[in-house]
Amino acid sequence: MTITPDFKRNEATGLDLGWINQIHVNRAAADRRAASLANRRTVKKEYQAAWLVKAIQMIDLTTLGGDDTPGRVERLCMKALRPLRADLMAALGIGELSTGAVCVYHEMIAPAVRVLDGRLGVAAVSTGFPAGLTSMETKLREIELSVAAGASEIDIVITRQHVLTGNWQTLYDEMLAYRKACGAAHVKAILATGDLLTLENVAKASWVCMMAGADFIKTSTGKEGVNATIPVALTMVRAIREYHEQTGFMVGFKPAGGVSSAKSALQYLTLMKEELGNAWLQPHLFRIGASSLLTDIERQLEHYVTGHYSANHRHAQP
Ligand SMILES: O=C[C@H](O)COP(=O)(O)O
Repeated sequence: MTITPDFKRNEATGLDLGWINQIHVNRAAADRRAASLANRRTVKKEYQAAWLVKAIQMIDLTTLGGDDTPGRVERLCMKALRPLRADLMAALGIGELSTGAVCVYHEMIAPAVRVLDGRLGVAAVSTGFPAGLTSMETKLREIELSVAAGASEIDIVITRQHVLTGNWQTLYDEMLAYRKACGAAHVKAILATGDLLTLENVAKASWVCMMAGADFIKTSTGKEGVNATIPVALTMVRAIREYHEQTGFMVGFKPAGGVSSAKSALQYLTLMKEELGNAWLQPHLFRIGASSLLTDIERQLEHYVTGHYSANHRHAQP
């Protein structure tokens, strides 16, 4: 990932159990705030195209299927490098554009690295994704192998039982070990929030992962019953804001799973801007993990440029 020169990567700041134990989330207030975002026009029409182009730059263009092939991943990478058709780029006056990164399974790192050739980062899901229930030894080795294969970002999954049983020390130790195994590669901690039962657990897991050095906290694998939602995102970005106020470190946020419409992408952008400010509207601090979002954004931009919609099949799917 491209990092601004003065960007200081998050470091482990130590587990503060006193802080974790006093965390409380007002569910009703979070729901009200989420509804206010959903019910209003997020961006005025004239800025929408610019915001949609910005959203493209934040996408971790993802394929995580058991039927992935090198050919599909190569097409995905070509799309990540040229996410918009040339005529739309010209009409919008855009010179260069790419997504934030691509996101694949370990076995697909090599074809992705081959196509991207250093022009864009490869994120690999890891640590027994999506359930995270392989041995710790296996999980650490998986990270090392993915980094060696050329992944510059590692999306780990936390062990949900540590949250569900309130075992914060073990979650902290696990995250710390993952961060260490990643070395220079940046680590995104997938909380799998749909498995965590309460927003309080989401907030506590966010804090523990940040205290253990996570570069990003990410909502979901895309494989849980419930994936990214606005109340969960609000809870996580507020934890990021407070962590920044306390430590000075800027941790990134990645909603993932089920974010497939331009409208929902705009809601996440608005949430980031309003809760964290413009500094977070950059690919090194905000990503959207999505497999089909780009298709809808391209459709909306075509409508903006031409005044009409084309069928989905006209927009290349990776
Ligand atoms: O991390 C990314 C997700 O797995 C993508 O989920 P999606 O296929 O619902 O967009």
